[in-house]
Amino acid sequence: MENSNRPKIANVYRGTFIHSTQKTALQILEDELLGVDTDGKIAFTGRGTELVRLSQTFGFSPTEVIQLAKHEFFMPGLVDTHIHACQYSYAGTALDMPLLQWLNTYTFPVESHFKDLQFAHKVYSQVVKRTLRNGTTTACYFATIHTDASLLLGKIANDFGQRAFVGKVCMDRNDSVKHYKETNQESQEETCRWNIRILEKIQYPLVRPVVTPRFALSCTGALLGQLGAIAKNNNLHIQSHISENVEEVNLVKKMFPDSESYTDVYLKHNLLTDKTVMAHGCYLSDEELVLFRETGASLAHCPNSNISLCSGMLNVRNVLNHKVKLGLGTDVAGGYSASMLDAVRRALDTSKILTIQNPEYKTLSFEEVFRLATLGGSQALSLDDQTGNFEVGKDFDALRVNVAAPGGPIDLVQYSNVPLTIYFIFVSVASGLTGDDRNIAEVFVAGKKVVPFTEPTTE
Ligand SMILES: Nc1nc2[nH]cnc2c(=O)[nH]1
Ligand SMILES: [Zn+2]
Repeated sequence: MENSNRPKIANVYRGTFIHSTQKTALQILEDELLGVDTDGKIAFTGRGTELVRLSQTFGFSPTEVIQLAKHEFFMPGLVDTHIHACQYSYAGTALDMPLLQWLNTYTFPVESHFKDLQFAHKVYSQVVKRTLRNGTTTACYFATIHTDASLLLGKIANDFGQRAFVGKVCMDRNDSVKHYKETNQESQEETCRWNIRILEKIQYPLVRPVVTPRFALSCTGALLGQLGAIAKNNNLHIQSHISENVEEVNLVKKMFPDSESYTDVYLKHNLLTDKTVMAHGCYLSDEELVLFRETGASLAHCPNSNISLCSGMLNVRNVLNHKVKLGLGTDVAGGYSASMLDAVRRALDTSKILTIQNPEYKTLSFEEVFRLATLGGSQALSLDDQTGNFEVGKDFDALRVNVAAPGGPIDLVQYSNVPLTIYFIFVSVASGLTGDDRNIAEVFVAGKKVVPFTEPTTE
């Protein structure tokens, strides 16, 4: 390779790497080398035994290689495809009502406070820091209807180094909380102002705007159409909610009598594209899943929220069989946990409950859910050319996991008759179920170490 074309290597890591590919739900690479260039991209991967050759080809010194300990491994960063940053302020409380009553009683009153930029700054700093510590390297956020507070969320995600989609919420229908809605014109104008301001911020390279109609019940058909046009004209991502709860689905039918289904409401308004991610989808019919597949739109499976609000259970196997792109989401605060490891566990639990109800239902494996939380999420957000696994050319978004973190939640038990490597792999994989943020020693986004935090941080 010519020196002039050679990427400049910033860091080389050696040890165990675990990730998913299109073909393999969980690939475990032992004694692997991975080089990250100065742009934060994966420049090469190879076997540990190829160290000398790779060091000559890529121009680094073998003595600079960072060696993982035997109880450590790298995995791709977790992708949260659906989280309400503003609702972090009451996460873990107020889960005693079904969706529509919950929105009116708790959610809209809380969200209306985000007009106050000081309050917004506090909550948004907390949620970005917490999710980063939990290993979320990419988050797809709902903010509130307030443009300036939503911009602040973009700035905070950028400052802490998290890859983020940020949506200023649009809603021109809401009779429950005074002042917590916009006129149709305000919603359109503010969405445009929001998109332009975020896109102008070239100093926010990791943050992108996402057009965010809250859900069909919060928007007039006119607003849905206008937002569809804004997304189309500017080639933007779109996020919303769909078919989460039976009462909601019935109301949508009543409110949009000309549409054949909930999915058709969004389709008719140009809101179903290959850059759309819709949360939930518990009650989608097979015909609707076909529309998702045909348009390239994706689903965010949010199992904690679906259970906590008694909304429903997504039949993930059916979604996968329809080849619809699928990621996992925490859906804070409908979901009480801001950890994607919790989303992994709840996705498995939901799948097992479906099997209990119907033994013919093929339970999801841990490996499949691991893929949904990483590569699947990046596909759902149409970011899989940039992140999601350890393929050369992608950004190095990664978690350095220490299975034996001192004071952590995992007690390592050594069985003498099991070879160490097999045992290690078992514990590594199992740590997805028993581990927590204490096991996440370091977090990298685009090659940069973002956890532990480097700057002194204010709460
Ligand atoms: N879970 C959830 N569903 C919604 N549908 C519309 N808004 C919301 C929300 O904030 N959370
Ligand atoms: Zn939601």
